[in-house]
Formats: sequence, C-alpha cells, structure tokens
Amino acid sequence: MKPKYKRVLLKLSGESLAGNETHGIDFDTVLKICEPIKKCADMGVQIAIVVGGGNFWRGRSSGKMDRTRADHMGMLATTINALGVADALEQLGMQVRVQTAIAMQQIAEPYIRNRAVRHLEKGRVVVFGCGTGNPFFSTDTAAALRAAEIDADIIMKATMVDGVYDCDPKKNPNAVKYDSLSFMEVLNKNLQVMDSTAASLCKDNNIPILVFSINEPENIVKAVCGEPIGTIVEEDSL
Ligand SMILES: Nc1ncnc2c1ncn2[C@@H]1O[C@H](COP(=O)(O)OP(=O)(O)OP(=O)(O)O)[C@@H](O)[C@H]1O
Ligand SMILES: O=c1ccn([C@@H]2O[C@H](COP(=O)(O)O)[C@@H](O)[C@H]2O)c(=O)[nH]1
Repeated sequence: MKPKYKRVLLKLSGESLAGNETHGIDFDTVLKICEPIKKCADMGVQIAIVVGGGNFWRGRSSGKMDRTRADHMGMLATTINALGVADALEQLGMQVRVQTAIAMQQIAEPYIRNRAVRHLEKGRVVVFGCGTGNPFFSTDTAAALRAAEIDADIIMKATMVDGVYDCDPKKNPNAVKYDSLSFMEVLNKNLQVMDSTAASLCKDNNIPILVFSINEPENIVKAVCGEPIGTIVEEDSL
C-alpha cells in the first residue's frame, strides 16, 4: 500500500485507550493501536498525535466543580495518555517526543512549533499533550490548531464510532452514516462528533478531517493510504 499523505495529525480517542475497561489505560490495547502507527511511519509518513482524555476525565462532565479547574484536570489526563502512547511507540522501536502545551519540563518538552516540525522531518513521532493549554477547549480543537500550525495534510480522528452520523448512533440505532460532508453541514446540522470550534478552525484553514473507528486499529493504515473508510469532512464535498 502507498501513503496518500505526507504529514498527518492523528487524533486518538482517550476512551479507546481503555480497551474493554471503562476507565484508565489498557497497555495491550495501546500497543495494538500503536502497531499500525509504526507501519505508517515505516512508509515514510510524518505523524503527529493529539490524544484525548475521555478515559480519565472530561471537564464538561465534572458536575459541581469549577469548570476551569475541571478542564485543568482534563488537560493533565490527556498528558497521562500522551505519555502512555509515547511509551508504547518507543517499545515498538520508534523515536518519539512528547510536547505539552502547559510546561512540565521534567516530564516532556514544552510545545515549540518549529521543534515539533523538525522532529517530524527527522522521522520522529510527536505526541502533543495538554490539548491547547486552555480551559473551555477540547482535544479536537487542539488537533485542529496543531494541524494548522504544522501544515498537516489531514486530521485523522480515530474514535469510538465508524464515522459521522445524522445523530448520535450510541443513542439512536436508526442513525444514518455519511460518507462525506462539508464543514458547513457539520456546523449547520450540529453534528456532535466533533465540537464546532474544531470544525470552524478546520474549515477556515481548509484542513480535511477523516472520522473513522479505532476499534480496528489497521484503519489507521487504510486512512493514511486514502482507502474509503469512515466519513470525510472537507470543504468541497458538496
Ligand atoms: N452525529 C454523530 N455522529 C457520530 N458520533 C456522534 C454523533 N453525535 C455524537 N456522537 C458521539 O461522539 C463520540 C465521539 O466523540 P468524543 O468527543 O466523545 O470522543 P473522542 O473525541 O473520540 O475522544 P475522547 O474519548 O478522548 O473524549 C462517539 O462516541 C459518539 O457517540
Ligand atoms: O485544549 C483543551 C483540551 C482539553 N481540555 C480538557 O481535557 C478534557 C479531555 O479532552 P477531550 O477532548 O474531552 O478528550 C476536556 O474534556 C477538557 O476538560 C481542555 O481544557 N483544553
């Protein structure tokens, strides 16, 4: 198989790292997700990763807590995941750097755009932790922001559903999946698979998003090779 893209931003669902558990990290699952990432890198694809935090904590679900503090906790959760993914990639023999949007220099590099790009050019995987570094945002928005900054060709959102549906398929068994959508459709129909800030940022910067299931990790290779999986969201799909 031949890669379609030179540089990709892979958004990994935090929830997916828990495997069959409801919370936390199942390291065997993380290794399974990282194996196809190595295959893509071995094909010469430059890979940056943003990891969600849903397997530990989501600020918006924190109930009575102060939202800003709850989001700080969420950003720390994404960093735990970033370190777990980095460790799995290293165990597979890859060169990896973790960069965080909030400085924690004993643990990871601070996010510096030019350094991140240099790492990618050298064939290292860069894993971004702490989302955007700001509360009231999500890791989908962090993926859109970092993708724009590093000039990624596409965002590949590897998540718990196999694409974008006309309504949440976990709540409605009759939900219908789209093969392709425009950003305006995602925004106008209020499709919740990604938040509107992330969709707007991708629209403004013309970065396509491919949403696909991480339950079959080989989908990552298929996505990189341009095989028709999941749902593609892009400007000219109409
Ligand atoms: N229209 C829709 N189409 C597809 N999925 C939808 C839709 N509306 C809501 N969803 C829900 O969105 C979820 C995926 O997005 P979500 O932001 O929850 O997770 P994530 O970004 O993959 O990462 P994390 O688990 O780290 O939060 C799916 O599990 C699905 O239930
Ligand atoms: O830029 C960001 C990114 C994330 N957060 C917080 O982290 C959690 C986990 O991220 P998910 O995208 O939901 O997986 C999120 O709920 C926020 O609480 C943030 O504050 N800023």
